[in-house]
Amino acid sequence: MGKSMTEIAINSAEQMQKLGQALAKSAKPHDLLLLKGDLGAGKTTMTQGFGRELGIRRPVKSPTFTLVREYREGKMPLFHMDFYRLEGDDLASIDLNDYLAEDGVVIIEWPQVISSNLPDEYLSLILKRVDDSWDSTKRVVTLDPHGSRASQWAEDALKIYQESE
Ligand SMILES: Nc1ncnc2c1ncn2[C@@H]1O[C@H](COP(=O)(O)OP(=O)(O)OP(=O)(O)O)[C@@H](O)[C@H]1O
Repeated sequence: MGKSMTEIAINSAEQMQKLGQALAKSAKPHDLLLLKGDLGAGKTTMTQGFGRELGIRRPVKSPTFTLVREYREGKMPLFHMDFYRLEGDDLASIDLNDYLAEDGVVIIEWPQVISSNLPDEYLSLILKRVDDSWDSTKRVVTLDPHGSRASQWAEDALKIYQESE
């Protein structure tokens, strides 16, 4: 684990949403959040908390079949992407930089396919189940910031999350 990485224990879906809320509270325009983790780890659940905090009333759904869902009705735009089914051709059709240039936040689930095309600043989150039983609600989230803005974002979000507990 790198020096700037932080691990946080999450015990329920509600706590995962709270972490999403804390990340939204401390987010700034042009921030990029990458969510890594197996199926059912809680990536969409976290994004739902994030969207709710921005004031987005529509339920945030997984954009697996659309690649990008845009929510422009909140405090700032949210661009929610899911690259799970991404093929090479689709990748060319999405210009991440266009989205990052907008005054909003970009959240990407399954970002591994674009790992060689990432900007300098982004916050990566790794969500893991920590119990073998299929119905366990325990997760560990590792915050792995890249760049000084992302480090500040992670620090602010953790503080807000801890105060909310
Ligand atoms: N601690 C937890 N954090 C997040 N989700 C949890 C937790 N405990 C239970 N769950 C449940 O696990 C499921 C997680 O599904 P979710 O769609 O958020 O995962 P995902 O990582 O986005 O998966 P996928 O890659 O398939 O979209 C939800 O039904 C949620 O209620």
